[in-house]
Amino acid sequence: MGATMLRSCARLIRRGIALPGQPQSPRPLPCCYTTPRFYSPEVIRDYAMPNATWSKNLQDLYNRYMEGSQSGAWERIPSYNATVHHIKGVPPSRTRENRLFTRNLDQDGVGFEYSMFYNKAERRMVCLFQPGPYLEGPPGFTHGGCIATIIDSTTGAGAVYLCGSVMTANLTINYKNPIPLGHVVIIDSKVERVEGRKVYTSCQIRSHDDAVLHTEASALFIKLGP
Ligand SMILES: CCCCCCCCCCCC(=O)SCCNC(=O)CCNC(=O)[C@H](O)C(C)(C)COP(=O)(O)OP(=O)(O)OC[C@H]1O[C@@H](n2cnc3c(N)ncnc32)[C@H](O)[C@@H]1OP(=O)(O)O
Repeated sequence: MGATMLRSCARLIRRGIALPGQPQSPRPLPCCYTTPRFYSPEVIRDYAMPNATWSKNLQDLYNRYMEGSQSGAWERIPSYNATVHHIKGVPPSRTRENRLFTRNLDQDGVGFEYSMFYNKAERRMVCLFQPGPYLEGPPGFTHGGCIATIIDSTTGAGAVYLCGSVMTANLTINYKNPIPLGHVVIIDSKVERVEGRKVYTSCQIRSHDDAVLHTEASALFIKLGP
């Protein structure tokens, strides 16, 4: 067993996760359940910023969209680990134990690593996504449920930015080519039309170099009352 593998196993054991053939050890409560200061405003972190686990491809794409944001075409969307932090006026204490599904791991790079950019004129929300090793489905590839999650989050954020609060009513996905873990893909979503309370969106996932079409999807969101 290599040193890297040993370190990974030790980390899993420390986190209370059983290895194959080992009994599950009791896992301590995460600090978010016990440490109120985690939620105080001064430690709320924007997870959509680059970190050491970002590959060069992800960093390059991020830089390109940041350049686009200087011209005003694109707006970088901050991302926090609790939905409540996105909503002004809701006291965090009401939902202290809740975490956004896509930001629920304490370790960078192992789960959903992503950053979103919004283009208001084109009604587009783009997500630069690097799936980590804990998102495995088929060996070495991203789980289809994780792909559905990041599509829902991207198209949903686009609908929210255009229309305010929405809920997903329907999500239809065609998986065309698997997404290797660690590979950077671009989730490009668009609000196609709005009919009354219904917000129709479309979405494609392509490889970072545009060479591979991984996924196509459409989603219907329903606008909620105030
Ligand atoms: C910034 C980042 C922050 C962070 C933001 C991150 C974004 C995250 C996005 C994640 C979003 C989620 O995961 S949401 C979680 C998953 N979704 C859910 O749990 C939703 C469960 N379903 C519901 O709560 C409800 O069914 C609703 C809200 C969707 C709709 O109920 P309602 O409000 O009573 O509306 P209702 O009258 O039934 O329907 C309104 C109209 O929509 C049509 N309609 C309703 N459902 C459907 C449907 N599945 N397919 C076709 N059409 C439908 C109806 O025919 C009607 O048309 P007409 O008669 O008017 O023509």
